[in-house]
Amino acid sequence: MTGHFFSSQFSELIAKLEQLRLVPICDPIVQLSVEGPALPLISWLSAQTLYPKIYWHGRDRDEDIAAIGSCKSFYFADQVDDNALANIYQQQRNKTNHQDIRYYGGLAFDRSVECWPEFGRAHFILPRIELRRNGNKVRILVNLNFENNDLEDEIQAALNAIATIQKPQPLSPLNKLSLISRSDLPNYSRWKELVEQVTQANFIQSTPKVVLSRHSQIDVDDNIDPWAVLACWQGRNPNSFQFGFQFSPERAFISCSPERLYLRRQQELFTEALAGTTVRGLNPDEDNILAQALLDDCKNSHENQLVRKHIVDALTPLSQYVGADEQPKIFKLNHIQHLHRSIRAQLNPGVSDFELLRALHPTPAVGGLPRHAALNFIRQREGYARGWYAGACGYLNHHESEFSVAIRSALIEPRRINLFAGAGIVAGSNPEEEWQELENKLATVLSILIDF
Ligand SMILES: C=C(O[C@H]1C=CC=C(C(=O)O)[C@@H]1O)C(=O)O
Ligand SMILES: [Mg+2]
Repeated sequence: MTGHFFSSQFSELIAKLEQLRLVPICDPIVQLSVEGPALPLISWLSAQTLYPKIYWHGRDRDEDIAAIGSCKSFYFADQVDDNALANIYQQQRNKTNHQDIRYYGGLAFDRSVECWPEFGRAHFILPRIELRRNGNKVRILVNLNFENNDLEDEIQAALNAIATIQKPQPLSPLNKLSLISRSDLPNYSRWKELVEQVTQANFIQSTPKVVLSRHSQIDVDDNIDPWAVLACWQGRNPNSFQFGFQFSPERAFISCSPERLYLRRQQELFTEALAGTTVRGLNPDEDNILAQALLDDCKNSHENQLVRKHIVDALTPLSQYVGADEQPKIFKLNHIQHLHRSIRAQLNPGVSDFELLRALHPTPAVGGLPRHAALNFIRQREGYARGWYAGACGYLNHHESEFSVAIRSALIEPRRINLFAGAGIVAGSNPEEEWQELENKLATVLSILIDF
């Protein structure tokens, strides 16, 4: 064990682990919890050596978590249907009555196509060790899985994980990287063709919206700590979800996404339509003029309205009540502002997270309408596999589950940064303006990473 930072917490945890040897264990999944020291969780996570590493900070929440290691993982490299996922999760949930247990992970944007190695089409983790901060209180949680594992082996595995814990270090300073090359897929001329195809009268009549996106592969002169990038990004857009998944040292997916897929508290559901974009002004007056122009703009209103309608329609059969803002509000980020409508629902008894994921993901804020036709277009023409970009990332828990839509995200690899941005193409979309919208969506993260 390194240093004395956690020493009293460690002794307490080790004592609790020892006690497990003495009492009969009733549940296959056991969670131990001790109070921990207040510390910056991203810095702590960056210093750790055990994978996977997971960070999650819900939007507008005074809670964040950092997790390392895995005591059970659900990884789907190949196609997996929603019913299978729902059954697996239901069985898993029945293995313990413990209310605090969370499975962190994500679903790829499109589970019918090949996805990034390690991330898979769906991947959820019951972490070995989780630091959960709520206000200024931190708890250290340790999970054990006795289902198919020998008692002694599992206790030893937990002790080994605890022994790897490193003290938090200050995050490495973010030196700006020098750009070696950048390639965009699709490039502008292909983008123009695609936007023209989608906006053709015949096509748009049956497929009123397709969210087209672009993968920008950026080669740089040095490696960069994804956790230092996420910490900085978080500072620029505090009113976002901030999260990261790193299953191996080679690859980390980080996101600072404004968009909630849903928050479920028991049977109460909170979701939203976030679509329609303009830039921020250079001063408050200009900013308000831009916001008003966004509210008044037909193309952007239509983009948002389609998302609202689809979500309300998708939730109606699952709910006793669905309510949505009639008028959009403005949601401001560092470089851009969006149209936003809140949507609430009271779910029918027994509606599960996987029914919600199936109903909501991908929403027409990242896929399109009708879903099937839009996804087909994207699959066949966009020219790259989105992986977890625009996927659903978050956590599952008995009482409360929350997912964000993984836009404004980056896949960080050695000397390479992969950035993603999409824009809703509807009647009235102009290829050049939509291309500029992609740039605007990348402005914050690019300004953190690259020295222009
Ligand atoms: C698909 C993305 O943004 C979506 C969310 C908000 C606004 C959007 C828009 O105005 O086009 C997009 O629907 C992205 O940032 O990659
Ligand atoms: Mg747009």
